[in-house]
Order: sequence, then structure tokens, then C-alpha cells
Amino acid sequence: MKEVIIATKNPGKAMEFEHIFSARGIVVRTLLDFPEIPDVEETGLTFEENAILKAEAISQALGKMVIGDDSGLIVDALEGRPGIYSARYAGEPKNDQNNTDKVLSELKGLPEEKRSARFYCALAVAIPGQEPMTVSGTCEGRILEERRGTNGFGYDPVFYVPEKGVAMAELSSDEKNKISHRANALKKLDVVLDSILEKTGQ
Ligand SMILES: O=P(O)(O)OP(=O)(O)OP(=O)(O)OC[C@H]1O[C@@H](n2cnc3c(O)ncnc32)[C@H](O)[C@@H]1O
Ligand SMILES: [Mg+2]
Repeated sequence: MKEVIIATKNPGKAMEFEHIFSARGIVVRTLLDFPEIPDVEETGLTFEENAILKAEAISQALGKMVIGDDSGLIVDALEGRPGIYSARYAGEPKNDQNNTDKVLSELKGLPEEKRSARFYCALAVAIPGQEPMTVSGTCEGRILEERRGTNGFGYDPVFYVPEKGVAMAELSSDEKNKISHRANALKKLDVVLDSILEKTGQ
């Protein structure tokens, strides 16, 4: 059975990767399966840098091909914030509810046309002894005035997806995994992933 290791401790991301890869007969393992591995410090200044930091640290620890995911929400009216700081936007310890509340309150009273935003996902593939490669994907939308829906994770309840006419958290996982920033980034990996798995024998 083919296997892909994702350098994430986020259960929401883990579920999405499992869902997307299982359709292709690939088993996903994440850092939730390796609790002894310490957190990777996300000291990069871009999503790509952080995705590489995560992928390379875990690839070195396990001696295997590993994919890192660094993602977040970019809000135009907030000059791109929370951006790479999305996970801890409202401070430590990271908390999805507090993060979304902070974005909602910062945008309070702003009209719809000024609430544009996008999700961004950078994926890095690290293979022992090779230079890492990255791909990215986005998903365009806008910030709602209040939370809607209970599916997904993170900022999904406050992110309106115009092409679907609902909040991201109102989409089923099947629907989200067709249009999300993560899905769009993964589509770009599709072309090379099979040959990587062949070569690494994973
Ligand atoms: O670093 P790992 O262990 O992967 O887990 P994390 O939650 O810290 O992940 P990031 O550093 O990439 O931070 C991304 C944050 O952006 C948000 N986010 C990312 N993808 C999202 C999605 O599909 N839907 C909603 N929010 C998302 C979410 O709040 C995450 O905590
Ligand atoms: Mg993180």
C-alpha cells in the first residue's frame, strides 16, 4: 500500500489529506501518529518557507519523503493578515474560535465589497538528499459578518465561498475537498506524486 506522511499536527488538515488521498488508494500518516516528534518551529516569513521547514524536519527525522502544509487566511482589508500567523492570530495557545472572533471584530461594520479574502496553502515535498519542491493553491471568498456552519475547521465558519453561495463550514467534506486551497495545491502535485512514490518506494 502506498503511503504519504504529512508533517501536520492539525486534525482538520489530517482528515482532509486522508480523504483526498484515500480516493487514490494512498494511506496517509501524520504527526498525530508520531506523538514523540517535537513541534517544528515555524520561523519562516512565507507560507512556502514554513511548509519547507516542516517537511524537511520530519523527513530528516524519519528518513522518508514527507509533505509539509503551511496555510492560512489572507484578508485584504487587514493588509493580508492573519496570513502566516493565522494559527496564533489571537495569541497562545492557538484557538480557532478566538482567531475567528478576532477577524470578525476587526472587520465589524465593513461593507461586503471590502471583505474580500482568500485561503492560501503551500505544500512542500521533502525527499532525503534532495532539494525540496513547493506548490501552492488558493481559494477566493470573503469574510462573513457572523459564523455559519459547523463543518471543516479553523476559519471555515467565517469564510463565504461565492461559487457555492455558502460558508466553507457549510460545505460537506467532499465539496470542500474539490474547491479548497489545499485541494488546489494538491492538484498541482498530482503530476509528480506518482513518480515520487515510485522512486521512494513508499
Ligand atoms: O502546523 P500544523 O501542525 O500543520 O498545524 P497548524 O494548525 O499550526 O497549521 P498552520 O501552521 O499551517 O496554520 C494554519 C492555520 O490557518 C487556518 N487554516 C488553514 N487551512 C484552513 C482551512 O482549510 N480552513 C480553515 N482554516 C484553515 C487554521 O486556523 C490553521 O490553524
Ligand atoms: Mg502550525
